[in-house]
Amino acid sequence: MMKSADIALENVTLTLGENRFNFDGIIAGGAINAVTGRSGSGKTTLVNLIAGFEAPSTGRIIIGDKVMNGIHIADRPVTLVFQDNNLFAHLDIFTNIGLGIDPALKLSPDDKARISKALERVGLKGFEKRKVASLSGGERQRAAFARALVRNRPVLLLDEPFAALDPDTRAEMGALLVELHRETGNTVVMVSHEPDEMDRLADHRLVIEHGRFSARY
Ligand SMILES: Nc1ncnc2c1ncn2[C@@H]1O[C@H](COP(=O)(O)OP(=O)(O)OP(=O)(O)O)[C@@H](O)[C@H]1O
Repeated sequence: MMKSADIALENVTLTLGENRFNFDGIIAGGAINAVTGRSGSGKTTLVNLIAGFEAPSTGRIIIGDKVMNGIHIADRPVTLVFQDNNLFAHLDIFTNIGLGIDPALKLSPDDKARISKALERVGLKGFEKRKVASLSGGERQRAAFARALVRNRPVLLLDEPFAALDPDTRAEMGALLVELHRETGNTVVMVSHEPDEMDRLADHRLVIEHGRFSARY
């Protein structure tokens, strides 16, 4: 089991257009944290700051015991699953997941075995050569989870990952998320609009209002 990594946001500020953000607080390590708040409140911006797609104007972001400011996206201890699942549509599933291990696709036999195992794990055994474009929404989300699995980073960021899925698939993916979380003890930050889903999956809730944390429980 990997070490649980708290995510500390120390007076992190950022301005995007007319919107000012100021995040100050700790996201619990080794737990599933649901991030909620009205549309436009800053949920995706928070995820982008942690991932490194946005840089704070002031303040520090610390994951575990490492300051993330100035650290490139690829070198942060995070992996992401988004609603549109950021897979390359024209590439096959195996290649997409391989890119999660090494962007240059220099894969060892052990890496290849891990990819096959991850695919089996998410119910996509035999899908190696299928192009992403030919998969259903649920299958793509499974593939995105398989990639998160092989990357095995201490922090998993999910931005409304199940939004496009039907209720059954959604429930299945939620269960898979919890299973993977229990195995690895990773820190999960999940943006969700679904109160039932948060009750079922999350250990903590983090509410954002107007670019700030307004409640944590
Ligand atoms: N690059 C940008 N330039 C200007 N404004 C931006 C930029 N990125 C985000 N915003 C604005 O910042 C606010 C917060 O956006 P964000 O995507 O974080 O909200 P959200 O809580 O994730 O919303 P939703 O639930 O609708 O996805 C929004 O008003 C958005 O339009």
